[in-house]
Amino acid sequence: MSLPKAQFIKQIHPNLSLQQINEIPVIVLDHAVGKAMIALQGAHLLSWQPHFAAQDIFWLSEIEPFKLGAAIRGGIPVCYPWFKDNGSPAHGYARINLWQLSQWQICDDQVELNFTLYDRHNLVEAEVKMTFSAECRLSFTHYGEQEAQLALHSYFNVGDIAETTLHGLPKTALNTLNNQQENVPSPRQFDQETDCIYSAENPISRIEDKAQQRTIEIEHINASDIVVWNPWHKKTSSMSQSGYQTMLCVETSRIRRRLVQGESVQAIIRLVR
Ligand SMILES: O=P(O)(O)OC[C@H]1O[C@H](O)[C@H](O)[C@@H](O)[C@@H]1O
Repeated sequence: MSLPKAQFIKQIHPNLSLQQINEIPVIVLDHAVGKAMIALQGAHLLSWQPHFAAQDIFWLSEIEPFKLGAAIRGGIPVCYPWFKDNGSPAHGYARINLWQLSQWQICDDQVELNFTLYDRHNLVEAEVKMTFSAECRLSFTHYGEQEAQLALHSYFNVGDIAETTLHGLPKTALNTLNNQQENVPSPRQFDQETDCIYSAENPISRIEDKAQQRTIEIEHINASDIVVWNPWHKKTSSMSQSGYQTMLCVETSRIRRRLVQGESVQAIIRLVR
């Protein structure tokens, strides 16, 4: 997967720069631990490639137009303060609003970047802390007054969805395509459109990617739900007809148990081989 071309704007630190992809400002990390790109719209991690990895951990649509105010297809969109059409715009406004890089800390073996979303009173509404080392930790904190939903809507890069197996999920899930609680196989493979909400009772999911000979592990901390999504042939904005073949969304979520003020949720993402 080749990353979109970015235009250099400003150096923040020898390992950190501000760049621009079409209309979207992005923070670019180039460090011994690996390379990452984060859009300030949405505090949206677009790409993370640890130094030892042959491929990016995340899938990013090769036809993404990078327009301000439009959700970006790939990486980790932060869906907040609601999921899906529980409000408008779909999946909340956090993913289409500009966040601020409020703090950074760069050491030899770890980089920490903090992004903050402010409300119309200039009060902090949410914070995303990203830590890059051999693994990537994304920690979300909800500071708003109202209860909120969240999905860290991670698009993982797989060599071939037909040769991908997802391990660690329960054997029942809410199939949102027909709104039925169903028995589903676990481990699970994919050969059609899939949109399921699982209970996050087991905090570890593993994506076994046979084509790229690697396994991605996702640790879901303080999640209530895990969403698994692949649109298959269903027409999806900013996704090519073949896009579904190399991605799988496994989303660390708080849908059925809402977040209260001050609560945090984490996704820890690592390659296990
Ligand atoms: O197209 P988006 O608004 O980015 O949503 C993409 C997908 O997100 C989640 O995975 C939902 O479960 C799906 O129903 C939805 O289609």
